[in-house]
Amino acid sequence: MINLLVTGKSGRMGQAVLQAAEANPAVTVTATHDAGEDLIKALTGVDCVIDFTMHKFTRELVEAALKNGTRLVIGTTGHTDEEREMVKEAAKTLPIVFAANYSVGVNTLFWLTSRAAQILTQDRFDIEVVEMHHRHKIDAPSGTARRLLEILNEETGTSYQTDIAHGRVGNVGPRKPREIGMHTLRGGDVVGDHTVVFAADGERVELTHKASSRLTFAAGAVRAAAWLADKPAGLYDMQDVLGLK
Ligand SMILES: NC(=O)C1=CN([C@@H]2O[C@H](COP(=O)(O)OP(=O)(O)OC[C@H]3O[C@@H](n4cnc5c(N)ncnc54)[C@H](OP(=O)(O)O)[C@@H]3O)[C@@H](O)[C@H]2O)C=CC1
Ligand SMILES: O=C(O)C1=N[C@H](C(=O)O)C[C@H](O)C1
Repeated sequence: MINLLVTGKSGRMGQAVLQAAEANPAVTVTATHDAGEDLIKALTGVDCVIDFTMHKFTRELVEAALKNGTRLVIGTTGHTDEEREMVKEAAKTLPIVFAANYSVGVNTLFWLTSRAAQILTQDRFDIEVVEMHHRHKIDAPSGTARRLLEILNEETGTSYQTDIAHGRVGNVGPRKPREIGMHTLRGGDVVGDHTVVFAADGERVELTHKASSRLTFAAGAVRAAAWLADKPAGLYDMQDVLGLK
């Protein structure tokens, strides 16, 4: 049995993780944490943390986990490059799953996007990414959209820093052949929609995933915690957990 600490207990995802953990006999939630509570105390006797909180909290969490030797499943998004680097460094010592999206469907979308880009960019298809989330989401583009862009960058030899056109506005001129458009929509209670558009003269391919319940992410994160139990130190993602690599 894996003893879990669920951080961000009162949050939308924290609540969903508590529900998903109850349904998985491999784990038991022995501790929870909310902003302002004693993290070191909460980590006592814990094998693994499932974290869906806020990017600024990740440093404190990683430092405490390093002291305790606690495994981490991190679902939080919106990290700075420095914060991402810090997680990578900690994974030299700790087993960590760090994924922008824990759903099986989105991880299949990652795989499909990679394959589609390999085939379609040979025929000069233009690529655009669109995401939509609920009105409360604070980071943009979503972590999932960012991961889609990174996959597209890898497959097309483009750069996240210089080749992404975020929400065009004004007299931007014709589309540059190498650019990838990124468009963020926010509204209502949308759980999470992502579309990758490949457009050429005379035809268009659209790959879309729509999440309708946070339980899909939460169940994936609990599955990742169980998978991580016998893994050595390293940085893993949900595609490792699902064997999609
Ligand atoms: N990887 C994935 O599959 C998914 C990732 N996410 C990501 O998970 C994160 C949380 O999303 P969601 O649950 O909707 O957000 P919520 O705002 O509903 O919940 C965030 C939780 O984190 C807590 N929190 C905020 N700041 C801190 C802090 N400094 N220290 C400790 N705890 C803190 C909040 O506590 P309080 O309320 O007291 O401030 C709250 O309990 C986001 O980054 C989101 O993008 C979401 C869905 C899926
Ligand atoms: O904040 C959310 O809600 C979500 N965040 C993740 C992201 O940023 O990609 C995953 C999911 O789409 C929901």
